[in-house]
Amino acid sequence: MNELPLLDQFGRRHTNLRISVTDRCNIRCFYCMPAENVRFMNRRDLLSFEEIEQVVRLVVPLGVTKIRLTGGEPLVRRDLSELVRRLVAVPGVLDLGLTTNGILLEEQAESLYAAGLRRLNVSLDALSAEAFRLITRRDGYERVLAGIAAAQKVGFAPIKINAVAVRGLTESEIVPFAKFARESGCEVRFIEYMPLDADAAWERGKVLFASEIREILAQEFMPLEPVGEPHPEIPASEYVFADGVGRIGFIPSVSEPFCANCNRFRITADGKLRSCLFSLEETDLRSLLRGGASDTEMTNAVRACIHQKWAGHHINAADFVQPERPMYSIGG
Ligand SMILES: Nc1nc2c(ncn2[C@@H]2O[C@H](COP(=O)(O)OP(=O)(O)OP(=O)(O)O)[C@@H](O)[C@H]2O)c(=O)[nH]1
Ligand SMILES: C[S@@+](CC[C@H](N)C(=O)[O-])C[C@H]1O[C@@H](n2cnc3c(N)ncnc32)[C@H](O)[C@@H]1O
Ligand code: SF4
Ligand code: SF4
Repeated sequence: MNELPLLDQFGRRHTNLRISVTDRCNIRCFYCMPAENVRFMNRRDLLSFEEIEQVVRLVVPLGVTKIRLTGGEPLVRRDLSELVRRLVAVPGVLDLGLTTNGILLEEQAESLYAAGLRRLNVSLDALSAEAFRLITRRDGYERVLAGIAAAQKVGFAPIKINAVAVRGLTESEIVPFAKFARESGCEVRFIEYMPLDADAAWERGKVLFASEIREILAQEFMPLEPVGEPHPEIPASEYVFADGVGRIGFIPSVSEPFCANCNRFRITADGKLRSCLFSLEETDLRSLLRGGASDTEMTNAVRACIHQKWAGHHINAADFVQPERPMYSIGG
């Protein structure tokens, strides 16, 4: 790092950039996308791979070391491996990860690995084809399982499974996921449902809290023990079953927000910088990139965006306003 770090007004240092590569997706999870009539971004509005690399080369000297590719579904973006190849080659990028729904993973695991990707998070909320269809409004459960198996075979490590937990819907998945974690060697992370759905149907009553899941596991399966020291900047708290087999994580975004230690910011597929998942304002980096702004001008815009970041989300407050962009359009 050869410049001042990216600090916000509360002194939080921003080292983790999440890049959305598309808003398109091949499934329709109810907590993220509308069921139909989705209006996707115009292709010419998407940042090109060259532009994404330019953004990464701009922020690495400001202390960014960790990058995650997301979407929409990142694997529907053509030649994603090419982007991976470009980004792992940027000096200073110490950690590149990808979050995917896994539908296209079986076909792409090998080329992604060959391009230099190692860390993979696969989203899967249920362990039966019927429940998968209910949540995603599409078929594809077997393809996700095949994708996870292919990724393991190729050598990806770690592979984490992201399961959004929804009250009244996914309680019955908790114990099967515990068994899956033990048998597959993948860490399963239960994520609290956040108000980022396109239908604005989120209610607090639909959030299945991390503490409740821990309790269900302890009573119906086996108690959990914390793993290692907590890392405040990592949202997931990690546990292992009492017999030492099977890792489980919890991402309690609603009940125990981790905003005080947030080190993340995002760029949408159409090049808008967002200091928080729940931001109501964005910085139009694409216009600067395409308008021929100097590096200094762009760096100043990034710094200004981060500086004004708020202390944390307001999900639990009366003044909460859901952002206009749903999760698929922000980049999860
Ligand atoms: N509140 C909040 N939740 C987030 C944020 N980033 C990710 N999440 C939630 O955490 C879940 C897991 O995120 P992933 O994309 O798998 O990545 P990660 O856990 O940040 O990645 P690693 O720590 O590198 O494994 C997402 O599905 C979101 O629900 C964030 O900035 N704020
Ligand atoms: C938006 S998706 C993008 C990447 C990819 N399509 C996938 O599903 O992994 C990233 C993550 O956000 C999570 N997510 C989406 N909507 C959410 C919500 N309303 N609350 C909590 N997590 C959500 C998904 O479960 C997924 O793990
Ligand atoms: S969570 Fe991921 S897979 Fe599901 S609809 Fe959103 S972008 Fe697609
Ligand atoms: S909600 Fe905003 S401030 Fe809180 S952890 Fe997520 S991105 Fe950071």
